[in-house]
Amino acid sequence: MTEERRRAIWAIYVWCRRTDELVDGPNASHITPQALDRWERRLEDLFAGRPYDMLDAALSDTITKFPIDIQPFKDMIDGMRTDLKKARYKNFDELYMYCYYVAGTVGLMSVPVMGIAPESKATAESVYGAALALGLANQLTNILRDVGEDARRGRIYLPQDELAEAGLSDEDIFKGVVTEKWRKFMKRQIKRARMFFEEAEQGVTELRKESRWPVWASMLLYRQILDEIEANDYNNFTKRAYVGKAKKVLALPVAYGKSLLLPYSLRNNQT
Ligand SMILES: CC(C)=CCC/C(C)=C/CC/C(C)=C/CC/C(C)=C/[C@@H]1[C@@H](COP(=O)(O)OP(=O)(O)O)[C@]1(C)CC/C=C(\C)CC/C=C(\C)CCC=C(C)C
Ligand SMILES: Nc1ncnc2c1ncn2[C@@H]1O[C@H](COP(=O)(O)OP(=O)(O)OP(=O)(O)O)[C@@H](O)[C@H]1O
Ligand SMILES: [Mn+2]
Repeated sequence: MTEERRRAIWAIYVWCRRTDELVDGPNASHITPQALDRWERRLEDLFAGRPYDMLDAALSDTITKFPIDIQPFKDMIDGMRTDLKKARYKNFDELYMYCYYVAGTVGLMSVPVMGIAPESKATAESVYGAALALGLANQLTNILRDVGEDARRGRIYLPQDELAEAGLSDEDIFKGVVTEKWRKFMKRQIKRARMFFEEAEQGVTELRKESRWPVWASMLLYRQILDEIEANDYNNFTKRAYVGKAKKVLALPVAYGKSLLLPYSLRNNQT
């Protein structure tokens, strides 16, 4: 990425990380909805050019350089409000909405900075749709990676109806034993997460050339967490699936190669 875009993504990342740490970090246990309301007012101030501290100021500077809307940031805070009070998800529709708020929003924040390639023939909404899909794919992967960790905090981010269909209950999750039922359930969840990664792929080719490599790299790295869960024989209760350094390094040239692909909308097999 260009220096200016890199700094912009860092500013967005820092704001997202601080937002996530509010409900996920060391002092998460005594975060109240009022604290999130205060955080939202700080967001409105920094968007109005009145940043609270240096890190907020970085985002204030970023929004003067790129056409970034405040809505995805407000939506992420809403996602954190949900996270404070909701510990079960009835079905995939409910889980989808949660993933939109905490992670799909990151995609929407990032596209104005990445920029859409001038030569792209894709519609803006199709590129934003792909960014949304990447955020969803990342969050679904994150959920599958952290089943044990989240259960120990009393949270289950898996669709209750699909667990019941697979003959599984919350108790099975708290017990944390890998059974055939669990493997079958996890295969279905991993398949769906991969579907969202595939949906995002076309959109990455429509971004500005200099923005594609980091997005491909990020996608390939995160997506490999799913392979690691399979390699761990679906034991995401006591083993944290992660991509080892060697595989991460190997993903970089592969991502670079993908960043040279012609934008999907310019391929002659397009109807
Ligand atoms: C190049 C690139 C990927 C730029 C985006 C970087 C960025 C702004 C990331 C912010 C991520 C973040 C901290 C979000 C806060 C909420 C949260 C924690 C989301 C979860 C991320 C991973 O967190 P972690 O693994 O640390 O989880 P724990 O806190 O440890 O539980 C998420 C899983 C989602 C992150 C979502 C993305 C990175 C989406 C990126 C999408 C794009 C850059 C869109 C690209 C455009 C197209 C057209 C595909
Ligand atoms: N491509 C990515 N996009 C967004 N977040 C990512 C990506 N890759 C890793 N992360 C997040 O960054 C954090 C560090 O990732 P990493 O895989 O290095 O963690 P780890 O489990 O400690 O593995 P390692 O031992 O390789 O450091 C994790 O919370 C992970 O979810
Ligand atoms: Mn987190």
